Parts: sequence; structure tokens; C-alpha cells
Amino acid sequence: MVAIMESRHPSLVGAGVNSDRIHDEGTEDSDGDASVLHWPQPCPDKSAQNLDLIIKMDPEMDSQLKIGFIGAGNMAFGIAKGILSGNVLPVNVKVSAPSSKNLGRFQELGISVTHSNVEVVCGSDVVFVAVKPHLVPLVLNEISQHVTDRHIIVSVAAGVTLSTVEELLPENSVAIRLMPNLPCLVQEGALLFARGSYAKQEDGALLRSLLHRCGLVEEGPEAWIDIHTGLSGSGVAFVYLFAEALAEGAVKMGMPSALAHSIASQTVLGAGRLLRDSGKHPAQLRSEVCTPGGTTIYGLHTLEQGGVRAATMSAVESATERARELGRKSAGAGSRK
Ligand SMILES: NC(=O)C1=CN([C@@H]2O[C@H](COP(=O)(O)OP(=O)(O)OC[C@H]3O[C@@H](n4cnc5c(N)ncnc54)[C@H](O)[C@@H]3O)[C@@H](O)[C@H]2O)C=CC1
Ligand SMILES: O=C(O)[C@@H]1CCC=N1
Repeated sequence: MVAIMESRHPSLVGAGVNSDRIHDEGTEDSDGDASVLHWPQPCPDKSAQNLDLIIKMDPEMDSQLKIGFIGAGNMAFGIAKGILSGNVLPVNVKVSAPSSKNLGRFQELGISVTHSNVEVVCGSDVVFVAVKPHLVPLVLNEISQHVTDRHIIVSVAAGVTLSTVEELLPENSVAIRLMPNLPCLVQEGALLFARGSYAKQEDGALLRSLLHRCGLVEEGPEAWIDIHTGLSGSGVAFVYLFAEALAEGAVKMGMPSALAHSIASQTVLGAGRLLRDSGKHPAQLRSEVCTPGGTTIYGLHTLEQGGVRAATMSAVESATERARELGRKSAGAGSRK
């Protein structure tokens, strides 16, 4: 992989893509064609980058904002899709990854792509760091000298704390920690962010404005971000497991699989929308489904005997703890003091 990249595009090496970075390709493979990529550009003079305080304070001006993504994985794609359904123009978005495999789908949205993380930073006002948590220190070290007061750096990495991010960026950098989830792809995400020490309220407002088409966007204290990771970042996978099990129950009882899965997904969607739109407590809605002596209470009894409630609570707890553990690991990896 490294050899292919180096021989085809020697200028990428040392300009943002190097052998250290390529060791984790995420969901990408090594066969991508990099010939369509934008080449790394020199970083403009930092003094010339001081132009967008006004933009940061005016959410109506999203269309002028330059947005960058470092990492071209599932989460970056989900956020990018959500952002583009708002006021941001595809020509103002750029994404970087070491190889090309996942970049094609961004290009299909009109987004420009590169192998250079530095190029993304130099051309963006808001930069989403969307690589795996263990790579965040590596990436921040790489881009740090190009981060100016122009930038808002938004990390979406599970567990990685604001103090780790801030420690790896220049003093006074504006950092925000965001935990999104995959349904951003269909503008039904649940996103929680916490502002770093130098991120002002208007920076949060700007992020909110950018992300508002991704779904529900809330701000909270950083201590809630790991919990939100268990509840919602990972929680969507718990719901998928439940949907799968619902369908498999129906298959066991004799329904064709495709129909069972289609009905299971509509059941999850309908239950979710009613829960959200009615504002009712789930226990209230549950009781509205239960006829005394009817089918639902029999099924619920079986679920309770199986410990589904305790297992689900434990799943949120385990995922939260794991996020905290990832945070401790990245703090150790990123420590430069
Ligand atoms: N997938 C999900 O549902 C959610 C993921 N997250 C967080 O989002 C982050 C990304 O996760 P996914 O998108 O699922 O991962 P992914 O594996 O799909 O994508 C990671 C991307 O980073 C790229 N990459 C690897 N090294 C790089 C480097 N040195 N420079 C630039 N790009 C590099 C990979 O090529 C890949 O495109 C993680 O930190 C995760 O904790 C947060 C919430 C939900
Ligand atoms: O599993 C993970 O680590 C990421 C964070 C939340 C969802 N996916």
C-alpha cells in the first residue's frame, strides 16, 4: 500500500500522508485510484486566515463556511450528508483519507477529496476529526501547526477527551467534542456536543446550525459525552440487534425473511417516531399497547424473564465504560508534556 502510494504520487508523502498514517486504513482498501485527487496545497500565510469571526457568529452564513473532514469513514459520510442537506455547499467541503476507496462516495456528493490532512485544515473553517480514536493524537500532531484562530476543531472520536485534543493543538485553540450517530445519514441522528475551554457560545451555535439537518443536536457537559456514546452512538447498534431478533422471531414462526425484516424495520421506525413525537414516557406507550390478558403482556413477560431490560442497561453501561477507557488510552498516547 505504502509503496503504491509513494510510487504513483510521491508528493503525497511528507505532505500529509506518510507510512505512519497508512497503518490504519479503517474501512478502506489499498486499490483506490488517487489520480482524481486534489493535490496538497501549501498552507496560506496564517495572518491571512483571520477573516471569519463574523461567519462564526452568524449561523445564516453556513453557505460560506468551509468544512473539512479528516477521515472518510462511515461517520464522516453521515455528517457530511446531513450538513449538505442544510445550507453548506459541496464545493465548500473537503475530505481527506490515506487511500481512495471511501472517497468516491464523497465525490458523488460533489465534495472534493485529498490525501492530505494538512490541505483539509488549511482550506477549512470547521474541521471534523473523524478517524478512529487511537489515531486522533497522530492526526492532531500532524495538523497542529496549521491550526489557527480561524478554526473550530470538532472531534467525533469515541472517548477522546477535550483535554487530550486541546493539549495536542496550539494554545487557545477552539475545540469541540461531538458524539454523533449513524442515522445522521438519514437526518435522524442524535448528536451531543461539549465545548472546549476556548470554544465560545457562538462556536457552539455555529456547530448547531451546521448540524441541524443531521437530527437532534444538543449541548451538554463533557461528562455526558461518554454516556451519550453508550446510549446513542452505540445505541443504534443495540436497536438493530433488537430489530434483527424481532424479524428472526417472525421467521421462526413461519414468515418469509424479507417480509419479516421489512416489517421489523417499520416497527422500529414507527415506535421511535411515536415515542419522539408524542413526548410520552415509553412505559405509557407500552401500556397503551397492552390489552389485559392480551398478546403483548405475554410477550413482555417473556422479555422480562430473559432479562432484556437489565441487559440493555448493562449494554449502555459497558459502552460508556469502554468510551472512558478509550479516552484514558488516547490521553496516554497523546501526552506530550
Ligand atoms: N460509526 C459510528 O457509528 C460512529 C463513529 N464515531 C467515531 O467516529 C470515528 C470514525 O469512525 P468510523 O467512521 O466508524 O470509522 P471508519 O473506519 O469507517 O473511518 C475511519 C476513516 O479514517 C481514515 N483514516 C485512517 N487513518 C487516517 C489518517 N491518518 N488520516 C486521515 N484519515 C485516516 C480511514 O481511511 C477511514 O476513512 C471514530 O473515532 C468513532 O469513534 C462516533 C459515533 C458513531
Ligand atoms: O463503536 C464505536 O466505538 C463507535 C462509537 C459509537 C459508535 N461507534
